[in-house]
Amino acid sequence: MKQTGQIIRSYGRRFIVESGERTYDCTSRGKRVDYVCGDHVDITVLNDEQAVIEGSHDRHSLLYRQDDWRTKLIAANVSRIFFVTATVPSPSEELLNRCLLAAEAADIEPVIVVNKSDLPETAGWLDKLQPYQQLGYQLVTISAKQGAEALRPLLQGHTSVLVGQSGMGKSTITNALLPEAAARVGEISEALDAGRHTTTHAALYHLNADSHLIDSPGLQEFGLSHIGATELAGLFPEMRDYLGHCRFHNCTHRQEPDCAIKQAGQEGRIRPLRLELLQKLVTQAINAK
Ligand SMILES: Nc1nc2c(ncn2[C@@H]2O[C@H](COP(=O)(O)OP(=O)(O)OP(=O)(O)O)[C@@H](O)[C@H]2O)c(=O)[nH]1
Ligand SMILES: [Zn+2]
Repeated sequence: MKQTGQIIRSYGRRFIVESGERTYDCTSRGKRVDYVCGDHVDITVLNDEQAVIEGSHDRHSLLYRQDDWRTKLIAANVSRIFFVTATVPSPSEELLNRCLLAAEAADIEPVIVVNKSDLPETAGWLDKLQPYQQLGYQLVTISAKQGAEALRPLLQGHTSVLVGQSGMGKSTITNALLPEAAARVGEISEALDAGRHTTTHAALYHLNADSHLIDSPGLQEFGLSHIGATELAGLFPEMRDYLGHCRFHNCTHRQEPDCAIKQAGQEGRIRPLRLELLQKLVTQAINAK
């Protein structure tokens, strides 16, 4: 029997697909495994518990990371990315920047979540993040241990994904937001993880009829090899006004004379940290060719 459904868990080559009131344990037809949580798929139902994924529907969006060796899909069909950060464990500002760039490239609105606001070190981290608010990115401060209600209005009407380093509190946020019925699903998947506390697979939960949340495994790196050298500068909101104003139309914003972006950097209109990241990524993208 053929049906459509949505992937709500992905465990490497195994997927849980929700179709109507039921969920099915699925493998994919052939060798194809490039499916991800959030994908809408066609399935052939084998019995009450099992089905085979035949193919996926066009995605509205796809968030993924890519290094020189492989592509890692994070979530499909999301309209918001919540980058979860906290002062413990030690946060990486570069990872935040890379995630913001990936969000811009995928045309998905990012929101920065500063979790663990109960920890005294949070004030210093918030100071460091202020420039990102000035760039126009939304920032919300919460203590998920006490609750995550401040996120609810931002989640309403969206399919959202939580990304961030391991231990920043993504799962704690998910549990704080879930209605009781959905939280029980979380317990089942925890049992599948054989008691491990860290999230090993992405999981989609329904907050209400119009709002859905994907919790994803913690990441330490965010490869951006999928973004071409010429596309990079346009992903930095503060650089967009200068595009097309360099002396050379194919300026890489590194060594060239009369570079409008470097000029803006010298005049303090672009932060050194962001300009250096652009230059590093452009160099990597050119060398990878
Ligand atoms: N102090 C404090 N600790 C928190 C808060 N939120 C979460 N934690 C703790 O941070 C640790 C990691 O939380 P998780 O929710 O498992 O983090 P995660 O981001 O899902 O981690 P991974 O699954 O490894 O990606 C746990 O010990 C939580 O209890 C908070 O608001 N304040
Ligand atoms: Zn330039």
